Amino acid sequence: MIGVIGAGAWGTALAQAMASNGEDVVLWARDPAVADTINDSATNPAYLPGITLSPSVRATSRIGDLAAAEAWLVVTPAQAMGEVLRTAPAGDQPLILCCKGIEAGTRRLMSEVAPAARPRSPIAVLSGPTFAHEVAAGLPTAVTLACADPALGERLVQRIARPTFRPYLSDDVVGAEIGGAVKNVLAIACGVVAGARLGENGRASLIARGFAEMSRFGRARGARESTIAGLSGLGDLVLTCSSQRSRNFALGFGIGEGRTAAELLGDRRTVAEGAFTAPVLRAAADEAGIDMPVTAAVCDLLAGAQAADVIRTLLSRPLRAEA
Ligand SMILES: NC(=O)C1=CN([C@@H]2O[C@H](COP(=O)(O)OP(=O)(O)OC[C@H]3O[C@@H](n4cnc5c(N)ncnc54)[C@H](O)[C@@H]3O)[C@@H](O)[C@H]2O)C=CC1
Ligand SMILES: O=C(CO)COP(=O)(O)O
Repeated sequence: MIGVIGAGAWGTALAQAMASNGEDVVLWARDPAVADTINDSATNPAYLPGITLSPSVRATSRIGDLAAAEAWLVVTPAQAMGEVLRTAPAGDQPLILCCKGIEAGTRRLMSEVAPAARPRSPIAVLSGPTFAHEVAAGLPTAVTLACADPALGERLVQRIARPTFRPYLSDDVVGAEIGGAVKNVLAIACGVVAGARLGENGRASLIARGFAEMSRFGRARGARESTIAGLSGLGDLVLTCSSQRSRNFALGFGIGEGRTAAELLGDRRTVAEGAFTAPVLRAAADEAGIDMPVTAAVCDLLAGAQAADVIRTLLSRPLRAEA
């Protein structure tokens, strides 16, 4: 049995993917009403509408019910992960961390938050270009599964692979995490360009310059270039910077159209992780002397600056060498 912690879009989609071969899955929802709806109707209309869930997915709002699962996929919003893990039942199950973000305040990656909350559990990170509704629908998807322990990583890859869900093993945990966290911030920027009707050239340029930022930050934290250029970095960056399906891109799109971040975030039921990651990423980059102008621009927009002013500032920076 596999446990899934968090019954939002991604947790529900992963539960469905894991259950696609008849595997028993226990899916923890914070809200008892969400767990009841899943068990009563085999759907999660609040977070993953249009998908009928496998009968082997059982939802619960009692986190203690996860005790019997042999591994847990952790799929809460990044800012809530530490708090949720601290309430989970004792044990040493491996944790596969699927949330994408950096903890505000502490500036820790999820791979640093989880062991502090749950020291006996080994960890792995699952990240890549994975829109939840596509995974839930069984469309082909490849992800990075990063684990510092190669034997455990190999075991987990075998355990979670499904015919249309293909994990690639890596030992670069930090690299996998940085790609997933940073691309959410860059997707907001690309959404702004699209919302402000600034054209496809601008969006492609932002993806490339954003990738340069992701690479600089990754290098400073010890990530491998090949990880940043792989599924969890460039792969996810391209996905989320290209589609209104991305919540982060959609947030940026609204800002580009002239709405304020506060208004757009106030309306949200679902998480746009980039809004939480941007300020902490900027602070970490500033402290380390890493140039991240796109990230800084996203922070200014989230703080209420006018899109036109922020874009003008970005474009009027001194000309410089590309690499
Ligand atoms: N939706 C997607 O396509 C993908 C999402 N992710 C990542 O997975 C994580 C979860 O995202 P989604 O499932 O899409 O989010 P979502 O917005 O669909 O759902 C969030 C879930 O977290 C719960 N929640 C909110 N605050 C909480 C708290 N304080 N404690 C515990 N639970 C809380 C909500 O009740 C809801 O069930 C994020 O880090 C996201 O970046 C990663 C890959 C794909
Ligand atoms: O991480 C994702 C796809 O890989 C989902 O992106 P959004 O959170 O922007 O919807």
